[in-house]
Amino acid sequence: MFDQLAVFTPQGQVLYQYNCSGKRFSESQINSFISQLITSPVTKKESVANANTGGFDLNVLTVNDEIKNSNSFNAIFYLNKQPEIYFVVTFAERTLELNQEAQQTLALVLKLWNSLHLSESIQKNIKGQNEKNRHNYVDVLQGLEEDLNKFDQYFGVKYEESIKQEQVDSNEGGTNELVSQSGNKNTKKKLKDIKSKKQTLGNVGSGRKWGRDGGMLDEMNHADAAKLDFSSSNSYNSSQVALDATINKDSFGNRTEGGDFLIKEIDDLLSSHKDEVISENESKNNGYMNTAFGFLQKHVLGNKTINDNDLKSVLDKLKQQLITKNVAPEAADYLTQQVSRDLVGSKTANWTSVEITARESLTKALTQILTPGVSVDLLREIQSKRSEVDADGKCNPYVFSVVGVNGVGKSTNLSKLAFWLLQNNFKVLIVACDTFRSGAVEQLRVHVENLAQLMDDSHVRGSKNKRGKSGNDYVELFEAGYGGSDLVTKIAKQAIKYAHDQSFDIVLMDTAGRRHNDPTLMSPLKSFADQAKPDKIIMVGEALVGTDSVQQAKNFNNAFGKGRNLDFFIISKCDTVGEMLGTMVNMVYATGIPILFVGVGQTYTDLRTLSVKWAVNTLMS
Ligand SMILES: Nc1nc2c(ncn2[C@@H]2O[C@H](COP(=O)(O)OP(=O)(O)OP(=O)(O)O)[C@@H](O)[C@H]2O)c(=O)[nH]1
Repeated sequence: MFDQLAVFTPQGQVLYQYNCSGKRFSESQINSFISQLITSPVTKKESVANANTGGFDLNVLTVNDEIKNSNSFNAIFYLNKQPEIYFVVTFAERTLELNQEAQQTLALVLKLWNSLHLSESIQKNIKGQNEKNRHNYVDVLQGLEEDLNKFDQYFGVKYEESIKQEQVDSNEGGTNELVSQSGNKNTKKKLKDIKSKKQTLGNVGSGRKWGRDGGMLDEMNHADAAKLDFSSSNSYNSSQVALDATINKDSFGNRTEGGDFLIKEIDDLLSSHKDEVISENESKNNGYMNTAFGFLQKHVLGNKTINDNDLKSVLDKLKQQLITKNVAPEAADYLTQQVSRDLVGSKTANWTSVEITARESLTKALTQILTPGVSVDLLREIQSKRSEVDADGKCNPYVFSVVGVNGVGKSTNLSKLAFWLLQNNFKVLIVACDTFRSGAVEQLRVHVENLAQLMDDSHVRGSKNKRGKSGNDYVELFEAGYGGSDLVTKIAKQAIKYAHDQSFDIVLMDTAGRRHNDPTLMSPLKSFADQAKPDKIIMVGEALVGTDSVQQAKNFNNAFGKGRNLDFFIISKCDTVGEMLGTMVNMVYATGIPILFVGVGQTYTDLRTLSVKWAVNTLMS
């Protein structure tokens, strides 16, 4: 495992720091680095550019024990030229493994840093283009705290995932043994180090805040992180899962009078601008000041019929605002056109009424895009299918399959979905159709054991039910080991027949993660859908920074051939990034596929539906 990651200026101001080994990246180390590299013109550095460096031109340097109290260390670094910023990963030994890890880490850091446009914002601060503070002084990090926090959280999550992926990759080369049996020793040690650090320091996914001098100020607590992280099959054997910690029923949802269990809407806890979220009533009572649409008052006169000209600058502003929230220009155009259609020709009594009309119109347009409430329709559809009895006097199960790229949270969110369906009194068969990744079946078995215990606390973990399968009467695992794509369709068909014969209401099929831009991996999806004929295909996508999610959504949507599309998205990890809403709007706008749920953490109850009111407030704040 590498030791430290630090991002700093040539003057030694630390902009960001991440610490793997528990040691502090001391000022003297930074000074050694600066002194050796910047002030010593003869320093020999080696340039590296390969598949791990993600197109960035990185350099390797061994920093010698020049300054008192500073040990020698190895560093891989990248110099951003404008503004000058050093991105440095240090590690103790020059081994092949550590070199590779440091290169990949640095490439990840640079990708995330760039996607948040942090260098550009720092440059603006340096040039004095951003707002000055009350002392008329511009700090290079002014106004960037939120983006740096986002960077910190995202880096933590991605780094941990990359280590897990490495473990999976190292197993894939071998047989389909359990991860615990065949794992690469070093990778396992890294995971162990990280896990033990989770106990002492929170976890890698949780963010640490660093002071300018590199000292740790605070830890951002993601108390529930890693609760459902069963990607290491060891978790099954140890069974140390504190089950109570895997659910929080109060926050999950409510039962209606009709008996349906409905998942709660995403609330403003996830909004980084909670304080600015105000109700419509408040806006009516308090006038337009400080409201999300407050900027409209500068541009449109009250008590007149609004025409196109009145609105031009308002709509430009509205579009700009949407784009700053990561909404793609086409989607922003669409939304502003909807607002314009409702406002042009309307007569306003005062500013507030303009604002309310605009808010209502944006709400209407976003309701059309985000279609909240699809989960209620889904429950009706399942109930309707289950009421149709066939010639054998049995009902066909309602079949879901879950697809997505590697590591986005397919198994985790499939299990959350199962928990919701179990709350609605459906009997659920979970099918292990990821026949490629070692440990995938075992990971799913842990979820089934947990769900079985949550439904019946007398369930003994690891015991077989009356049909000799993992699980109990409520939830069961259908598995048939590992193999090629022929096996996947075979398992899917057998599972559906088994569910029909054994009167399961629901079949939930987990599939292997695949890269959306790799045709060889994507093509089996078509025959899978043709043969298994799932009622609903759900893509789990991460609330990523940037536009890759939109491309992922388009590629998955086109993978099932003519006449078959994705049915829903579940957007996972919304708790790890602040401004994910723009990405969601873009995914739905680009494909027309609605979002069923959003994942907001790692417990079985960390699932929410979208709220249009929340969406409007978040986009306009
Ligand atoms: N914070 C957070 N983590 C999540 C969420 N959903 C999933 N995860 C975590 O993401 C990681 C990957 O989840 P998995 O469910 O194993 O992902 P997967 O897509 O099935 O992975 P592969 O089968 O390898 O493709 C795990 O550590 C999960 O706990 C979420 O909504 N929030």
